[in-house]
Amino acid sequence: MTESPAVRTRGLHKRYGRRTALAGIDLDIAYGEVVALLGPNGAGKTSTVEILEGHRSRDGGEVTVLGVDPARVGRFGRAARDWRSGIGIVLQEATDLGELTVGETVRHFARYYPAPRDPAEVIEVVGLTDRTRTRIRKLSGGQRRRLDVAVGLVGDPRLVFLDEPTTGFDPAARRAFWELIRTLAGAGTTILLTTHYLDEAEALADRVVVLAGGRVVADGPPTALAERAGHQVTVRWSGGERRTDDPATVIAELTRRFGGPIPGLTVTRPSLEDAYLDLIGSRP
Ligand SMILES: Nc1ncnc2c1ncn2[C@@H]1O[C@H](COP(=O)(O)OP(=O)(O)OP(=O)(O)O)[C@@H](O)[C@H]1O
Repeated sequence: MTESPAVRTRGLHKRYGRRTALAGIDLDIAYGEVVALLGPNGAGKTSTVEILEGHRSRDGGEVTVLGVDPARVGRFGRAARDWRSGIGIVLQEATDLGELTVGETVRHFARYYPAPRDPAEVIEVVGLTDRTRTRIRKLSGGQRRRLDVAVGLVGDPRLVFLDEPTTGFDPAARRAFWELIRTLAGAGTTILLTTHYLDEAEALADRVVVLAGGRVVADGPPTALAERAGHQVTVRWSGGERRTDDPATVIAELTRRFGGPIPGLTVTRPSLEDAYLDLIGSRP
């Protein structure tokens, strides 16, 4: 028998008063997949993720997460505890027990889980071993986010939700964080991340799901989505640019025009960002 997916929704609906926030979301996430949920402000990302986490009710449709309907699992009792222990939630700036140290914090959260990972090992995975005895209020923003991830991982979840994990990071911290996510993915953890950064989705995700206006407007590997922007490449040089299906001819023409090397020449394929802007632009 094949295992059901880690996440499955069919026709997921959510309304706030008269406003429809989710107008029928179908989403599958297989075990081991890393999926990025993208979309402009108000597209429905947070609503979707919070329904999957069991933190928000829905108005229609089917949902299973780790084989269980989050709306039926309840808050207390063994079934709820078992289900929750399979899920790691990494919220923005969630972990703020300022006077505790990194080690104390991770050990504190470990006690909530039936079969936690070794806190010291989790601290090592997120690269905070040399900060184990540091108080949280003395950590940098990037180190705090790593601690948030450690808290999300200490229960040894099969599925991790990451909400805009690198917002506010400097470029080096982002790269380091991406490496951490790749390590988790490499170990088989299923990950759903929301992000506003296209390069982040491209760097980390096996699949990108784009929401706009409460619907899925695209779902596929980043490269496949980028190709939807068309096959034209952009040839740029100092003083101009042209989109073309035939860059060789354009470059030959420019070489003749400049009588030699073309200043500032670049040739770029359509990016995920081009496709994304196309998708959300055409469906405001
Ligand atoms: N608690 C709420 N009460 C009323 N309306 C809400 C509530 N939460 C969300 N909405 C509305 O539902 C729609 C979807 O919001 P949601 O927060 O899910 O979008 P999002 O994609 O996460 O946006 P962002 O990128 O800004 O975080 C928006 O129109 C929003 O205004």
